[in-house]
Amino acid sequence: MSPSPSNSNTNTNNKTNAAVLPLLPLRVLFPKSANARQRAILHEFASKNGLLHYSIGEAENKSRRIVLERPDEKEETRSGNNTVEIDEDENDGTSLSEPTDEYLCDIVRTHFQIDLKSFDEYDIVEKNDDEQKKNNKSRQTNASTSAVSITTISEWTTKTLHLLELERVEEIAQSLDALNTSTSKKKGQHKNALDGLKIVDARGGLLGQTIVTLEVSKRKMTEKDFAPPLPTHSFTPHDVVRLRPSNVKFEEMSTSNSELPQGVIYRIRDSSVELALDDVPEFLDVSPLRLEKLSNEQTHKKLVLAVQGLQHALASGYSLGKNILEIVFESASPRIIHCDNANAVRFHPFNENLDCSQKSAIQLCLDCVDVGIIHGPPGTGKTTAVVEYVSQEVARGNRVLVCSASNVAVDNVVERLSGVSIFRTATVSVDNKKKKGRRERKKKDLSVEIEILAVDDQSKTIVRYGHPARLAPAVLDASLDAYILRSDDSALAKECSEDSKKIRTRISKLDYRKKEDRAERNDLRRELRELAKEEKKRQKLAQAKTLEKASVICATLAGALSFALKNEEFDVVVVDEAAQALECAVLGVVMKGKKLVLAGDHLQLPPTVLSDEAAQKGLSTTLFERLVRNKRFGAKITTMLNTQYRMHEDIMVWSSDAMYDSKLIAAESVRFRKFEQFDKVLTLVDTTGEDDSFMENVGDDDDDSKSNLGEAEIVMQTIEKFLSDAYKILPNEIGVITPYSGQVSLLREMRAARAEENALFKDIEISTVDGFQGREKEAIIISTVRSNENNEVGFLSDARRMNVAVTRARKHVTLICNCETVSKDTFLAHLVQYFEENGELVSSAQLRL
Ligand SMILES: Nc1ncnc2c1ncn2[C@@H]1O[C@H](COP(=O)(O)OP(=O)(O)OP(=O)(O)O)[C@@H](O)[C@H]1O
Repeated sequence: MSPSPSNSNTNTNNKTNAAVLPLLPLRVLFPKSANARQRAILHEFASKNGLLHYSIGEAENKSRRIVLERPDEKEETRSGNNTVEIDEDENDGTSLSEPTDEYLCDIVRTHFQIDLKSFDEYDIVEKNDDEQKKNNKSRQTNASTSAVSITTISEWTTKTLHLLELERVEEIAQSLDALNTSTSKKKGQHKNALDGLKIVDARGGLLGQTIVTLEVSKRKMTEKDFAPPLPTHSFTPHDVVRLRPSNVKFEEMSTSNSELPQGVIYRIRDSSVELALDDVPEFLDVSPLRLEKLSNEQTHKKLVLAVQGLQHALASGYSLGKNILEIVFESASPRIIHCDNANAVRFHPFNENLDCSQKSAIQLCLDCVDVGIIHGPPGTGKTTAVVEYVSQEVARGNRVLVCSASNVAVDNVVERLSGVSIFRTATVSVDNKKKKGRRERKKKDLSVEIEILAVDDQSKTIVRYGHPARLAPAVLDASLDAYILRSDDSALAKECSEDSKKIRTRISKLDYRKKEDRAERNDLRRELRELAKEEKKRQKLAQAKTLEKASVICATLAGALSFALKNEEFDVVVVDEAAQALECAVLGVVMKGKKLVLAGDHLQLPPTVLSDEAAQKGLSTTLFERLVRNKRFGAKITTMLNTQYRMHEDIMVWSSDAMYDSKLIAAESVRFRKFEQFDKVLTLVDTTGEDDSFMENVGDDDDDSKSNLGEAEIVMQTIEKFLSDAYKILPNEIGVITPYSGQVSLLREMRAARAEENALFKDIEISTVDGFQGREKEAIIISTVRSNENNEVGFLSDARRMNVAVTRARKHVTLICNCETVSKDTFLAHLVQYFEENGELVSSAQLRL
């Protein structure tokens, strides 16, 4: 983005000149000579006051400057009108000198009419040049800049409740949008609704749930054997949905809405969707059916309650997690066990393959009394470290809550924990002499030299809490429902339920006109009430006993905030993938434990926030990032894992240099991991100079619906090449990633068409970057989509997004882009340059030959 020309309102150096500027919208370009500290403070000030803030220009040639913007209240657009450009020579006539803090305060006061009294209110240390350069390299979004902002808990609570409300309104708006779409409009399709479906299968077996499979109903009998692909949609597994007949409008069904089957998406394939429902729907044979996404009010309510609970907890005398909150809001410092040989590893690992950085990270987390952090760049074995850490805590007799934002991540931990010996068989203590006094010592003395494994004789249990449809089949056995079903109390509850059924049948046969029948009915009803009470009691008991016995409870963050876990207390709360979790959700579970351990990577994608305004104002800023970047103690409580086990060194080096201060190393086992068929691990396909109309990205500016037909064709050609006899790459080894959902839809349609000729195409996975986070493939093809005359790159320039896309690959990356367009962004220019220097350069024209 280039600075807009200044208008007449540029004379800001005169303090008396308080001309009232047009109120909305307003865009102020601050002096280029403002230093890093001043820019950071302005970012933070803007974030706190609801102003848009970003930087423009190049850091290298010192033309970088910060821009603060008051958007149009109605439109929320960056209209760029009323631009005020503060020229350098207005800074007391000394063009090259840094502006004074007072001068910048004046600019803020004059133009935004908000009183920024002094820059000293902000505890931000000026970065030196080197650090600044690195920062520019590993550039973050505005949210990252606001991550340094520390407020009081009451300010934070007020702000967060407001942001959660914005998010709720946006979620409802999107879901209503789907519900109100007329069934005939645009072939009945909408992102949040799928129409024209029919039930092709209904089966039981998921802990009492019914799994219903829906496909697009075929119109012509002549159509091929397989079902047509589902139209474009935004459904993902675990969404809460409602099913209803298509040809009845929503408004007309209002009387029976509550009876429409609601359930959870169990699985989604290209041409089918599976739902988990409590019961078999009545309209099993009706077609067409419509599936609608519902907003998840429950989660919102839980988050609001959690946020409100925090303030209360801090105000009260004692509450679990208070020590952690005080650190988060900076009224206390984190405590770490002091040990003479602090760097030595003082635990006996269950996993003998841990590398040095993993062991150090685990040791530090064991030593941290309040908060510990494991920073795990892609493929560095973050979850491996989490699993070992949890096992170590359990071995010390501690009870652990393990959470993550997503079900997949929780299941991953459960599966891996189940393989650790302590959870399978009884384990013997390492040092019996010291075992007895361990608890006593721990209370009094934080400088214990050697940690001791104090292991009970009983085997430890892991309980996975969550809706069965949201759990991976491999962990169903560990689910709370499965434990309950296996328990004696549950068997008794079932007997009660069966007896009740018999009694109801008997009641229905009684003739209430007969006196003796009436008397019997009254007796039977009394019995029914007793049975219902007993059934409930048994169910509750079964649940309580299961939870009580559990050494580790695993749940999503939303699950952990559920009523069922309300009274559960833990020694440690561990949050995996914490850099993708909403800060308020993490702080909610903090109140359940004495200690918090976070694992994640703030240099990969942040949590998804639907409301742009809420995201802009800080809802997508994570606690993980806030703590890692804390200048006072962030480094003390954080260990970064530095050895990656996923990708060839050539893929890793770009990410390491761009994002991780060149600190990553490739494990020997993966360092030279490549396809022998390729000369190079990296390929750059440059579309610059191709037919503009074919290669231009199309789609709205303000969303992710962009697509690029030309690039999509190149993706198909590349897949064809990989699958050919010359390369013989398996389809499930190939992943296609693109930042835009519009391009995903286009690519999926093209894949379906190609699959008719070559069935291998069916198994090629195509997804957005967000959809691929946490996953990996042998070969990754990236379609960047952006190609336009204005050289606009949009949200492609978020360093974290490209970091995730590239680091999904183990052996090969093909990057398809218009080098001219994307190179206008400094960060992407480095990426292109890296591929040029270290990979094979192919022009799209060459590829067609
Ligand atoms: N010390 C180790 N020695 C050998 N292999 C390891 C080691 N640690 C992790 N791995 C392997 O590296 C891979 C990635 O591990 P893990 O899933 O724990 O990483 P992660 O950091 O959580 O991954 P992601 O980047 O997807 O979040 C796994 O295949 C794991 O077995």
